[in-house]
Amino acid sequence: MKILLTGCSGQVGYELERSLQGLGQVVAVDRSRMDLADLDQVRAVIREVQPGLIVNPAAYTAVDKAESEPELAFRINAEAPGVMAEEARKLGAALVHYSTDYVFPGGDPAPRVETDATGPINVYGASKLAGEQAIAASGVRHLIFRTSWVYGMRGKNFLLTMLKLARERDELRIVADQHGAPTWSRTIADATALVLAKAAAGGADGQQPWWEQHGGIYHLSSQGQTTWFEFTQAIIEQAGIACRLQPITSAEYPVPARRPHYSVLSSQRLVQQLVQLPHWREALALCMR
Ligand SMILES: NC(=O)C1=CN([C@@H]2O[C@H](COP(=O)(O)OP(=O)(O)OC[C@H]3O[C@@H](n4cnc5c(N)ncnc54)[C@H](OP(=O)(O)O)[C@@H]3O)[C@@H](O)[C@H]2O)C=CC1
Ligand SMILES: Cc1cn([C@H]2C[C@H](O)[C@@H](COP(=O)(O)OP(=O)(O)O[C@H]3O[C@@H](C)C(=O)[C@@H](O)[C@H]3O)O2)c(=O)[nH]c1=O
Repeated sequence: MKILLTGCSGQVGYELERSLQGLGQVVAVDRSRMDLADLDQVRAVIREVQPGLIVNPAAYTAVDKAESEPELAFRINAEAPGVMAEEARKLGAALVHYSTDYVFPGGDPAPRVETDATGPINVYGASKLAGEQAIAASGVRHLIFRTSWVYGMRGKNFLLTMLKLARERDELRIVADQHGAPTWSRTIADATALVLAKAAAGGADGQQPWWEQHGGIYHLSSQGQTTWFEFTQAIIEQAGIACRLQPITSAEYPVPARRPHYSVLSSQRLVQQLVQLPHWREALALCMR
């Protein structure tokens, strides 16, 4: 099977290029080959590659910047996945896509399940929700993995930002009133590959029964929950850096985009049906090792 992988220079895309190898011929494209802001180019590349599966971790992920570039964020996060879905359906291909805990408003402090009401409070979250909806409306066979607080040892992420700042400064002020689950990019890629291996094994003739049974939205986050403050404590402790940390409120850290106060995802549907997921502390230790 030919797999078209987008965003291969991103955190999750980089890991997916490795994790997907056993499943077929991976055609990995970055922005230079397929710019998601150019919908004609997205269409043309899919028609040229003729994949049996599209895996789309590419996204507009600059949460604060999205507030002043809503049109671009929606083109990349909503319209482009919609085009991918439409093209995949025409080819009889399946689509794997990624979304975010920021589709939830984050008021009620209970882990969110897939069927809970969404209600994004920033442009990025709204654009990602619109992407989910475009895919579902297309009728393509699909999996949408909502994940959260992604980090890894490459790319732009909270872990690397904190390691850098903690080495440069004596004290860091970190918000302690936002709750979520940090998730290693490799956990997401490996879980995706395991699920797709099950999909490939699941259908005698081309997986239709498997996708009918298992397709749709899954939450895919590390187990457990924490705050950005506590996550930073764990990071600098693992790294052996001596830096004072001061817990602050979101109001004390003014930024353009509002963030949910509570966006912990319950991944029980995925864990019960398809694949195990580590606790965030366990994954962080492995990643930093
Ligand atoms: N990062 C996080 O904390 C979270 C991410 N997610 C979701 O998970 C998925 C993967 O995220 P992650 O790997 O962390 O994101 P990254 O920001 O690390 O990577 C995003 C990728 O998308 C590419 N990209 C951005 N704009 C375009 C464009 N116009 N055309 C083509 N490619 C483009 C980037 O390319 P380039 O390098 O050229 O910019 C990069 O390769 C996304 O769907 C994201 O919304 C969900 C929850 C948390
Ligand atoms: C750098 C820094 C940030 N913060 C705060 C700001 C913010 O509230 C919180 C998180 O910071 P960031 O801006 O790095 O994280 P943010 O961009 O909000 O991360 C989100 O990205 C998107 C793509 C997602 O989908 C989400 O799941 C989530 O991972 O930490 C501090 O309190 N102190 C600091 O020194």
